[in-house]
Amino acid sequence: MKTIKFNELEISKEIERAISDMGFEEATPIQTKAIPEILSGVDVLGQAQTGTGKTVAFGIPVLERIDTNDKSVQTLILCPTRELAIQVSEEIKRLGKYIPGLKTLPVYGGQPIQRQIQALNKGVQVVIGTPGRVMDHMRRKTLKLQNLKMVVLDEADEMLNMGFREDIEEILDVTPKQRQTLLFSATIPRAILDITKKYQKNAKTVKVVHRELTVPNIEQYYIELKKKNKLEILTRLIDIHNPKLSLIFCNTKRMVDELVVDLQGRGYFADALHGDLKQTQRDRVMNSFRNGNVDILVATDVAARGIDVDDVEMVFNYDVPQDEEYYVHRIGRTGRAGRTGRAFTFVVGKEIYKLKNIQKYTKTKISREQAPSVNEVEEAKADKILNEIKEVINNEKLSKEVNYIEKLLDDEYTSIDIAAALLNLSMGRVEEKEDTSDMDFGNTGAEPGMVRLFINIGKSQKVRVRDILGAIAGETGLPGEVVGKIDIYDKFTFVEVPKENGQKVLDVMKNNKIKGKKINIEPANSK
Ligand SMILES: Nc1ncnc2c1ncn2[C@@H]1O[C@H](COP(=O)(O)OP(=O)(O)OP(=O)(O)O)[C@@H](O)[C@H]1O
Ligand SMILES: [Mg+2]
Repeated sequence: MKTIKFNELEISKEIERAISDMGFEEATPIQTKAIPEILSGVDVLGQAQTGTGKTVAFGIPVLERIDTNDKSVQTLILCPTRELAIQVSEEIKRLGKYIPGLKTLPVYGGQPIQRQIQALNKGVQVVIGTPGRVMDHMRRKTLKLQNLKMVVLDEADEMLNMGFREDIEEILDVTPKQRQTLLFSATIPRAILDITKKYQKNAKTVKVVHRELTVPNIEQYYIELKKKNKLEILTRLIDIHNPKLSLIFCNTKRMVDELVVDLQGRGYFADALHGDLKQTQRDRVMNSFRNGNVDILVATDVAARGIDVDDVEMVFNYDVPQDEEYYVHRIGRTGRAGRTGRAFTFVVGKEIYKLKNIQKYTKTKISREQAPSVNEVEEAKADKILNEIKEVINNEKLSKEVNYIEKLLDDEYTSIDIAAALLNLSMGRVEEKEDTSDMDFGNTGAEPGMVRLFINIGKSQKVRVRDILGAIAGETGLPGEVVGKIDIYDKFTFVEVPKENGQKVLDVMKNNKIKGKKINIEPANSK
């Protein structure tokens, strides 16, 4: 489809300037089609693939219609999850940053309501919220919607799936009849058409049509495996592909928690996102993931919709999603805004039938892949080092090193022998470096001044907490209370010790035998 430049659209100078700050030049197809329609005032049902800029497609016209002299709420944007409400609110803020007097506010559960009420009282024109919290404000009369000009339902189908139908209808019922109503999603199931009929006026469907529901720049694979091998295969894939960020979806909160513990136990930098966590914890995890402090996010479907994090290079379906639509949204967390991505789905036994249904629904090919072997992991590691070697050869002065090597050559070794031995050493050293690094352990979530040392204990081993702490105290000579605390999360995962004692404790714990059981200790950021 032919796209256009933003300056060919009828948009204000302030927004144009913000868009150029955001680095966008061409409008995406959904933006090219939807923006003029929405600006003309009609109701729109918008569908386009994941990561193709639907937020800006409704964000620009929303802002164009705000009268900043009027301090009442003029647009309400509803999103299914808290994280998405925050993200959409940020994007709207970026778009509106040069509009004087514009006030926007995200409202969602888990955040102190009083703070939101204060902000609302000061006058806000665009509210971005989850249905539950918006209802709450409506009942308290802290959110008044009688001057509303526009309502946007982002991920409308998901809000229906989540049982928000009644809330949404109640909200729409109190808004002025002449409002403009917009619905957006990458998937539009039949149930949406009811809402459309009831709450939109002659809705114009704006679709960017493709045969496939998923974007072509995501390579899609599935691997058939036994359930008990999932963790091992997952870590091999991560080691081989070495993604900047990856997102792993499980079907239950429990599985998410278990997998995070297992990954952390193996020294990966993983954290969990699901609905049972406190909001402060959810915010902390999302922020760590966005800034790369946590590079593996393990989540339930709360993270499947709309979430936009730049460097997500891989998505794993640790469990096959229950629903075909979820597959589309889950894998759509990668390959956004034209980037490339990879998606792997783990398939156990009869789940292969579910996968066939997903393929039929998405009209894409999901290629079968063999589970990678240990050899492949090693090869990937060697490749990485060989590439680094090439870089060094091309970019560094090596005359000193050449002198040393020549000495060995005189001793009748060939240069191939020497290179192979060096590779062997450096592959070994990679492991060593990964195991100890320096004292910067990364510290997901450790208290200030503390470091976390992860403990790998086989499931069948029965090691008691106080045995571990006692043994550490005995071996290091540190008083018991100074050693720190051990955290149990399903099973033992880590001890948290004061930073200054970290190295000492680590040295003792490595290969230490506690009550005859060998316990493996790994620092948190090894990978
Ligand atoms: N015109 C553009 N040019 C380049 N990047 C863009 C453009 N418009 C939006 N983006 C960026 O593309 C990314 C994806 O946009 P967005 O989150 O709106 O996708 P979406 O279509 O809503 O996807 P999903 O269905 O997953 O919610 C964002 O990082 C956004 O900033
Ligand atoms: Mg979106």
